[in-house]
Formats: sequence, C-alpha cells, structure tokens
Amino acid sequence: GIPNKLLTLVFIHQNSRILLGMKKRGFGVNRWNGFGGKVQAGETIMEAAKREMLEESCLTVNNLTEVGRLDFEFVGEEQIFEVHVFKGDQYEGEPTETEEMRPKWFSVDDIPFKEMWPDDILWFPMLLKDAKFNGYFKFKGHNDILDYTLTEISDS
Ligand SMILES: CNc1cc(N2CCOCC2)nc(N)n1
Repeated sequence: GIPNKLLTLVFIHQNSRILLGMKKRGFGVNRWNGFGGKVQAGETIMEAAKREMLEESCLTVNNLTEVGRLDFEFVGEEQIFEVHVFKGDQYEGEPTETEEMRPKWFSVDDIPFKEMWPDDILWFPMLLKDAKFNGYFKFKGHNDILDYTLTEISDS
C-alpha cells in the first residue's frame, strides 16, 4: 500500500499539569490537543516534534521521549496517519499563542476530553502514567470510532 503519513504529537507533563493547545485552524480545529504536525523530508521524527513544538507554542522542549504510536484510519481515505507521541517535562520559553495554537495548562484531573479527539480519553491514562502504548483507531469522519485496538507496553 501507500506509505503512512508521519505526524508528531507532543505533550509537556509536569507533575499534576499538562500543556494542551486549542487548534485554531486546519485539521482538528477547535479541539484541545498536543502540539505537532508533519515530518518533513530530511528530518527525524524527533527533530520534527521539537520543530513543531517551537513553531506552535514558542517552547523549546529539551527532554522529549517517545511514549506511544497511534495509527489512524479514516474510512474512505487510503493513507493511514502514523502519529508518534512524545512527552517531556523540561522546556525553555513561555507558552505563547500562535496562528496555529492557543496553549493552556490543565490539571491532569481535569482534562477537557469533550473538546478533544474522541480517542484521547482512551489513551491519555497511559500517557499520564508514563506507559508506552500502541493504538490503531478506525474513524468514520472526525467523531465516530468504528473500531480500535490499544495496547500498553510495559518495559518491565
Ligand atoms: C484522529 N484522532 C486524533 C488525531 C490526532 N492528530 C494529531 C496529530 O496530527 C494528526 C491528527 N490527535 C489526536 N489526539 N487524535
């Protein structure tokens, strides 16, 4: 088949707070999410994650680690979105609104799932407890999950 579309998704998680961004335009508009986007030719997925974070939030994140991978199929579209999820807790700069994103800190006990992609409530617990995870979600449109698989990968 055709190659997957490589994408990144970056979260800053410090103790009991997590930084999310309200997407102001484009794919996933009007939903809170992590920061990220496309991987360009000639850059690694990690380099893309850091670049997109800086472009979308004006933050330089120093200690990103990859914590998961989520594949999204949208019924009727050939290309699978392969999203590499990263987390870090050390950054430089101040969260700043850009054309793409409006950043905001949320308590991990008060994540706005009703204003997020419907898959997030399923894998966020794994993200927050530092488990590594792999997921596959089959979407119909942007709101309905037809089926999914989600696996936690415990190193130990
Ligand atoms: C379909 N469910 C999605 C998609 C998504 N994306 C973020 C990276 O760019 C591609 C879309 N992010 C979340 N949380 N859920």
